[in-house]
Amino acid sequence: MLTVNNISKTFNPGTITEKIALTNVSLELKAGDFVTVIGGNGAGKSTLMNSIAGTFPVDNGQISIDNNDITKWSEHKRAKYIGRVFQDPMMGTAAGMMIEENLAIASRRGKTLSLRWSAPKSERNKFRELLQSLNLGLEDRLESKVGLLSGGQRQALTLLMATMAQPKLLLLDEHTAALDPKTAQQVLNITNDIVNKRQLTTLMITHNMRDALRCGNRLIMMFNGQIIVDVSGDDKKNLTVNDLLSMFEKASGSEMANDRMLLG
Ligand SMILES: Nc1ncnc2c1ncn2[C@@H]1O[C@H](COP(=O)(O)OP(=O)(O)OP(=O)(O)O)[C@@H](O)[C@H]1O
Repeated sequence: MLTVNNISKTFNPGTITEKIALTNVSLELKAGDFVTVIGGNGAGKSTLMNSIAGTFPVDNGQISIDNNDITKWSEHKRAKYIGRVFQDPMMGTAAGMMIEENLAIASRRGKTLSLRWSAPKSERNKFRELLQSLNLGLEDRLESKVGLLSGGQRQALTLLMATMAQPKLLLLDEHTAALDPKTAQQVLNITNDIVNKRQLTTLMITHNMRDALRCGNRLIMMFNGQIIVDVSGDDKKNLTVNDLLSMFEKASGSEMANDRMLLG
């Protein structure tokens, strides 16, 4: 499904701020894989995700989705295949627009709505049904402005919007990190529900090791711009946080020094 073949990325090459962020990273995802990504600060997690989404070009290597080489595609073109949710609940939705307008835009994949747009009844019913599945009471607030929603409600809505048109790949970049612990768990449960029900191929960065263990069928750990651990299936199911810590120490030759991860 997704093939990342030997990609590297160095920021500001040849300057004093040069930073090697990814070194020859390869990764193959099968359709329906739900992969959690963990690693310390600056390990290269977001750079890997940004490279796949096309936020910037990679220095070498190829990226393909369903055997289409997308390495040279713009971010905009890749968005047809990729749904994405960021850490910031303010991104991904339009605050000044109503819930139903946001959903209508998502269901049309970015095409603009006419000024006098209003949702046909059938579409409204579909939106109501979708919102009901979140279990946050949003189905009765179709005409509320999104800016009035809580961070958790907004992330759940963003998730719904990012997955509405059945993307080939879903990228979640610490999408629960800015939420309080209870809301974060609620949004994570919704994530699990949507991904599992719809069999979405998903990459999810998290700093919370327990969440990384609880979600998905596969886990990768990054360090110094490389993937140092890759576990799946029963091997992943049986892992504990302590196992992860010792795997990190063994593979990286250093101790885990990321408070956010340890405390998560
Ligand atoms: N746009 C950029 N310009 C310059 N350096 C960058 C840029 N983006 C990332 N980096 C650097 O590349 C390295 C990898 O960063 P990246 O954001 O991928 O790490 P991460 O694993 O997501 O870390 P964190 O958990 O702290 O978000 C870091 O040293 C970072 O400072």
